[in-house]
Amino acid sequence: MPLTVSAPAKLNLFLHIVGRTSNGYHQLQSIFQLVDLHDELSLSLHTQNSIEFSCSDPEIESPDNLVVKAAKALQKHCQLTVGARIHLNKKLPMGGGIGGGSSDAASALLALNHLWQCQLTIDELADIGLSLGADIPVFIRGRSAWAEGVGEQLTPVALPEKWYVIIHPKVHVSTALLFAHPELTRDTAKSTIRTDLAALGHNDFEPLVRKLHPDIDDIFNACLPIAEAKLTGSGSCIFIATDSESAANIVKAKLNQTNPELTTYIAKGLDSSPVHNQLNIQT
Ligand SMILES: C[C@@](CO)(OP(=O)(O)O)[C@H](O)COP(=O)(O)OP(=O)(O)OC[C@H]1O[C@@H](n2ccc(N)nc2=O)[C@H](O)[C@@H]1O
Ligand SMILES: Nc1ncnc2c1ncn2[C@@H]1O[C@H](COP(=O)(O)OP(=O)(O)O)[C@@H](O)[C@H]1O
Repeated sequence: MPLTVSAPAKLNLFLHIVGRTSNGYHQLQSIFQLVDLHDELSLSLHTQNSIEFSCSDPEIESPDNLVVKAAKALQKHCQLTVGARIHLNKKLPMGGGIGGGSSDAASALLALNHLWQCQLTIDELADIGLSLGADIPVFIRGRSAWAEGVGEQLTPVALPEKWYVIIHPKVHVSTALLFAHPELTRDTAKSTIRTDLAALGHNDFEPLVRKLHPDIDDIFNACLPIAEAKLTGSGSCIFIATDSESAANIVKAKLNQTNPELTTYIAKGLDSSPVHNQLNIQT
């Protein structure tokens, strides 16, 4: 029987860019909110040391997939002679700033650490994850968290229970291009840890994303009379926070009434990642 684990999505409830590191990466402050939308990974042992990867979405069934990169990184780190067969059931929208690829990679690292009996600590897995992408450590640690640095300095925070309406504009936004853009605001004042920034903070990518992508700007404008909308990560997904599932359903219905073409999801905020429960990891 293969081992099956989830890979949850995240929202950046706010995202302030507060500076740059010497290697050009950006220093952020953000709150990562895990949510109950997820991909699914099935993994089993392979007696040869190859990583056999398949995916429900043929577009990302490639050796470049972050899942394959994560598996190979762990295999190399632990100098293993065994491999794995991994299937990814892709359900999360891609390139939307909800961290699906990063979460898939994190769940692969956590599950393979278990399957291959590597016995690496969460800190060691988070370091391997960070070498593959700035968004991976939060999914390794598996807690909604206040984030600093490039997103790897994480402090778990308790957040009020929320349901989110997530809108996925079918627009591809390049994270690397936005981070490199001359008009990006990079000097937002640093704050001490404050969970009220979940509501009061802003996303420094938002003005630029709206300027560069008029279709996304149109969606923000369509949300205006309904509720406050925010961008997650570098986009393109937009979300609206509500206090109950029924309130989320009402917002979703209103949005779809004004624009039936919109792809919308409802997601509940999570304190901790389902993959940690599935693998019985205590943090
Ligand atoms: C913006 C955020 C917020 O959570 O999320 P997404 O919108 O991607 O989900 C992340 O910081 C994205 O993290 P991630 O998607 O893992 O980015 P990476 O693969 O590490 O980096 C992609 C590119 O973005 C730039 N980059 C990334 C992170 C960072 N703190 N500063 C940067 O300047 C670098 O040029 C890098 O080459
Ligand atoms: N397992 C994966 N799932 C999704 N995308 C992946 C994966 N591995 C690599 N990618 C590539 O990374 C890009 C962005 O991935 P994703 O994590 O969905 O976006 P974001 O970082 O904006 O949340 C995709 O367009 C795809 O080319």
